[in-house]
Amino acid sequence: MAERRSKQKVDGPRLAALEVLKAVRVDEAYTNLVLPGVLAQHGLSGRDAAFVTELVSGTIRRQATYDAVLAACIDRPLAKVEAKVLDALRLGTHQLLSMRVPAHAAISTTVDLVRARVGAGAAGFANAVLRKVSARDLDGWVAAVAPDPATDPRGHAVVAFSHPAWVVEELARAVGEAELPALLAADNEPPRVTLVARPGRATREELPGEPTPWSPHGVVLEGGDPGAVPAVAEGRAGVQDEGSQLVAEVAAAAAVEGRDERWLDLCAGPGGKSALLAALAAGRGARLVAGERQAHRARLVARNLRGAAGVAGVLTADGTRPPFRAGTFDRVLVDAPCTGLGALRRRPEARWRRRPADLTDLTRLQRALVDSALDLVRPGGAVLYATCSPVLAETADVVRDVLGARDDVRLEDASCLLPHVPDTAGPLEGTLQLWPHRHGTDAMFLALLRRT
Ligand SMILES: C[S@@+](CC[C@H](N)C(=O)[O-])C[C@H]1O[C@@H](n2cnc3c(N)ncnc32)[C@H](O)[C@@H]1O
Repeated sequence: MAERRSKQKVDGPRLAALEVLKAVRVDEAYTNLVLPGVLAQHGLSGRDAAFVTELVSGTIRRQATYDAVLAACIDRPLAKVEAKVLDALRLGTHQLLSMRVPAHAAISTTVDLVRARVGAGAAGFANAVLRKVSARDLDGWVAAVAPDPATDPRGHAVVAFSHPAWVVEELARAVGEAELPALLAADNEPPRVTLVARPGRATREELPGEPTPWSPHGVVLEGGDPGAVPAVAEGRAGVQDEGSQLVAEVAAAAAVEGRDERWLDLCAGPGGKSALLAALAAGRGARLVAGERQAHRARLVARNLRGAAGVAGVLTADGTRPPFRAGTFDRVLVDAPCTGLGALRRRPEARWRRRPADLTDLTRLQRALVDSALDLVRPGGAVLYATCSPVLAETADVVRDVLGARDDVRLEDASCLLPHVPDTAGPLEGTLQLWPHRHGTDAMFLALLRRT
């Protein structure tokens, strides 16, 4: 009876958030994939769904900060705290320090959650810990628990901005010390939802929201469910970061000498850029082939391209061993698999999952894919190499290595293709780098290569 009463007191959105955290921790689930199912299971939509999304995403993004705070409030190592209880404490801490939830509500709902899920003793412990957390605001806690920025700037950044040390180091090398805090802070902001109107199929005027500042095809959604927008439901528009829209735009805008009919997206899954590229191709009498190594992702590409003109085919293929003759295409996009460290805003758990060792395999694959694209494009054609990572090993180093290994390729100036976007200079002359803190986009890198 007592058990049933305590369960009745549990707040639905917070219980859903706790379940998502568990799935991310135990099953290595991706937040964005597991959320919709959990929300549906709990019958949550609208404001409740938005609350759970922010609660979960913010808690995961800021985990290093919150763990430092919790460590200061608990007199045993966090590793000795039961995982379920620690998840609940992190959720409570996020509400107390970063959401506009009144302290009494943040504490009492978390305590109820722990009582229902673990027991009365753990609930008392959670109550005591969260009362201590509520004694300071976020800035006050960072000042109290983060290393001194004057003597240990990296250690400070790890705690203050909640990024692993190696990620802070890589981002510092890419963006420079002066802008590093702004970039790390931007990674912790929930991204705005942007929509793309696929040219010839939708106009951005028919989409709800303000026009995006840089992409001619986008709007920033004011709120609500993007899937409820008719053009999105019909596949004439889609959800797409503005930086990704610009990648497709540049891939289509690069000059090619002579014929311009055969376009290839070598790493197309799940098909966001393919859908925009196909629409742009159709408007110019060209047709796009979309390739993707993983069959299930190739199916997503096919779904994204359903009803689109300008599509020559979707195929499951390893881009390093493509089923095409050399020189088949006039322009090729290589939107390569990468660490994704430029898209941390929208992938809350990514910063904790990636390892420095991932760079070895990824950069080898990136080189092989660019090399393959350069074989597939005819002389005079263009290859656009793009990553959603600004890490130099994946950007400048890959381009430099490819240029050093071949004598039939030239790096071209891509800045003239985005003349209206300020401060886009990339790490090699002529390359472009977009940034969340400067442009409000994912940190996309672009290098335009010409086959000679
Ligand atoms: C950054 S994602 C592409 C995103 C996509 N362009 C979009 O905008 O929706 C990279 C894709 O490359 C795929 N991939 C990985 N290795 C590949 C290979 N050897 N050949 C082709 N695709 C590959 C991955 O499965 C992943 O879907």
